[in-house]
Amino acid sequence: MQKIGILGAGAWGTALAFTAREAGRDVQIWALEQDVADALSQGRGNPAFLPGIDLPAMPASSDLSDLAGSDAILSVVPVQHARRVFTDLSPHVAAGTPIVLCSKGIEQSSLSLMTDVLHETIPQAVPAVLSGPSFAADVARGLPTAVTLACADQALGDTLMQAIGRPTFRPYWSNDLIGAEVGGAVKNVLAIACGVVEGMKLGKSAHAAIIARGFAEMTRLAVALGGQAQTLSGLCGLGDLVLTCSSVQSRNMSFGKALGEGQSAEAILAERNSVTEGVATAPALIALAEREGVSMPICEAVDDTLSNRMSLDEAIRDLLSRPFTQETS
Ligand SMILES: NC(=O)c1ccc[n+]([C@@H]2O[C@H](COP(=O)([O-])OP(=O)(O)OC[C@H]3O[C@@H](n4cnc5c(N)ncnc54)[C@H](O)[C@@H]3O)[C@@H](O)[C@H]2O)c1
Ligand SMILES: O=P(O)(O)OC[C@H](O)CO
Repeated sequence: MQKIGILGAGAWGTALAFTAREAGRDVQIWALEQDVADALSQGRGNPAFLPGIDLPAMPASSDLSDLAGSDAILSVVPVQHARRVFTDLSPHVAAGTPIVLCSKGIEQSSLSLMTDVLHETIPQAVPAVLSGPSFAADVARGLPTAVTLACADQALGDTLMQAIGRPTFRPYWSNDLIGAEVGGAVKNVLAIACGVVEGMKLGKSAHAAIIARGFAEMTRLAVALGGQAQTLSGLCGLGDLVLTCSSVQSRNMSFGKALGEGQSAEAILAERNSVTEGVATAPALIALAEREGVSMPICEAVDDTLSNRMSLDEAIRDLLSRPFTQETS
């Protein structure tokens, strides 16, 4: 497995391209924006989405057909745009090509996870999921990182791990794609809640409570959808929840913090060219949880406030008024 296609050249696609290149692979990047492709291929890094990080020149274009012949493709397109890009990419994907889904979220229009979107648009691909605690800037600087790499077939998992892993980028194989996807999608919504706690100065105890009770919400949903609870205890669940809820380096956490400090969602998003996946995923997550009969009160509080059904104060009051119950329920 030598030629790795990278679908999407935001911060994460760029960092993954860099680490795959450092692992000895030939990378080919697809960028939506021609100026991003030009900068990457001319060795000027990615000033639009990953500013301040020097990178070697990497082949990049805005032509999806340049990904034809890839031995595997890492998909790093924001979730709400993935269906359209996959549809356009499909004619260039050979049967049996692994597509590793590296985006984190749930599609609003269908309540689908990315594996379902992939199956509907590029059915000839073999799905895999890469998820876990990993800030793009850390990976692009070569700092140590570990992630979950989920796919059904362990031999393919081994091949993918050998292809993109290196001492400072350490994939761990799992056969649980659903668990890996749910962990990545839900942690973004919970990070918004943790940001609100920080912005409103509700204290570190409340912060820890959100992480632990949020972890219970994430696990319940994953199990309801057919995932394994054990997967959520790993890098793609608890690991990513801890990272994303710990640092305003996270777009989701910093978004929540700004909300808690009194800014409007619209104003915060208007200042960003980067994606804050938890905002679009929150309503899809709650609709999915309702469909599955899964209780997710913290995520629901985030959705209620983002949808302007409740103020932050009302959502917090509701959470604190819930009946006392046993911890494992
Ligand atoms: N940045 C990270 O640290 C990180 C780490 C792990 C996972 N992720 C996940 O990777 C995914 C991509 O995030 P990112 O941080 O690389 O993006 P980013 O915020 O750096 O950049 C935004 C991306 O959105 C793309 N985009 C905007 N409009 C589009 C459209 N209409 N069609 C297709 N693409 C469009 C841009 O081309 C750009 O690549 C997200 O799901 C995110 O959760 C990010
Ligand atoms: O900046 P965020 O909130 O999108 O988080 C980035 C990664 O998902 C952290 O693992």
